[in-house]
Amino acid sequence: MEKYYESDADLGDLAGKTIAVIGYGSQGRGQALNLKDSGLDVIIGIRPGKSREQAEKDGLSVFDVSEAARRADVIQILLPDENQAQVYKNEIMPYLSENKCLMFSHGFNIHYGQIIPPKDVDVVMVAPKGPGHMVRRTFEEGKGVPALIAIEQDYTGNAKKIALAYAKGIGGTRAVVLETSFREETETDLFGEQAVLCGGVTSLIKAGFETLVGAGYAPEMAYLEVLHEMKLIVDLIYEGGFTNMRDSISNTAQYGDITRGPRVVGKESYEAMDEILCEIQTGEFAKEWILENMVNRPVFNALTRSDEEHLIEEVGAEIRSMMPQFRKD
Ligand SMILES: NC(=O)C1=CN([C@@H]2O[C@H](COP(=O)(O)OP(=O)(O)OC[C@H]3O[C@@H](n4cnc5c(N)ncnc54)[C@H](O)[C@@H]3O)[C@@H](O)[C@H]2O)C=CC1
Ligand SMILES: CC(=O)[C@](C)(O)C(=O)O
Ligand SMILES: [Mg+2]
Ligand SMILES: [Mg+2]
Repeated sequence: MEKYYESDADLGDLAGKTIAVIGYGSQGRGQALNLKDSGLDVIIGIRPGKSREQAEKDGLSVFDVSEAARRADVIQILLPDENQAQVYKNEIMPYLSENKCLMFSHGFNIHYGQIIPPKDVDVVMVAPKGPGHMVRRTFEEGKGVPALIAIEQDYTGNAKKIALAYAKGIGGTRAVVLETSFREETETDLFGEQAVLCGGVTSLIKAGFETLVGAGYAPEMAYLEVLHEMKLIVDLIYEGGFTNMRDSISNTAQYGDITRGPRVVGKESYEAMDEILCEIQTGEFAKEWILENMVNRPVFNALTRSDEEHLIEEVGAEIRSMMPQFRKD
């Protein structure tokens, strides 16, 4: 697999080009501020609202989406996936003239055919493999979040250079940049966030918490055990894999880890993962998410509200308020 680092990318490939970051949320703010700090010409395309106010407060040049798209040579769409197709159609496509570059940080709308760009532009992806807030925080620490690049269309012959220069501008080449395809990024990202990183982890934590509390243990004990300490364990895995973590925990914990872990995440979980991946690959998940947004997200709202009201959130807020490191005074 091709790997790229700082020396493989040239910010000069974006010299004289205006980059419009459309959207100023988790990824938009992180990427735009990093690009600005990298000396690149970045503007923001955003509707009125809190994000726009934040972008103005951050000292960036802010425009309505259509004006930003008109001015830009590179248009990075960092809107919510579910909003991209409509904003693209009404406010970006009319200004997507020949030789411009359309960019994404997730392949959903291209891969599932919600956005079909004209043939005379470049279509690329630069996708940080991490939350937008961490894209900014690591950049400010002099480090970077790994990123993926993908080239869907290379009309100008410079698409990869532009993608690599952009990846460098947001700090990705400080870590590593790997090349993939829109399909592979889309399917692996959706699977990862659903089955492991977000869905899997929150469900595992909730199950552990409910088991302990249901058996009569104090919710505070359960919270510290299955949620608060999770970061400390995962940090060790992040730094050096399972081995590094196991070198740090007790032998008792390690024996429990390797013998009981597979009983918790066993055959049923593997079957569920296969089913979830299949729903992603067949487009079933994409269709469900698109339809959910067309009827104002009843399932999304109900399940989000239910978790917000979960005891673990109440207990967690109380415990975090007891710890100086979380106090914002
Ligand atoms: N959140 C993350 O850490 C990651 C996100 N991505 C991808 O990055 C893209 C952006 O995601 P996030 O940054 O999470 O989005 P977000 O929800 O944090 O921010 C979206 C931004 O778009 C603005 N916006 C929403 N609707 C708009 C409209 N109709 N017109 C103009 N502005 C509008 C919002 O005000 C906000 O500033 C998505 O494709 C996502 O899949 C990729 C990797 C990680
Ligand atoms: C942060 C990230 O990589 C996710 C989970 O894929 C996302 O926010 O879409
Ligand atoms: Mg992701
Ligand atoms: Mg994602």
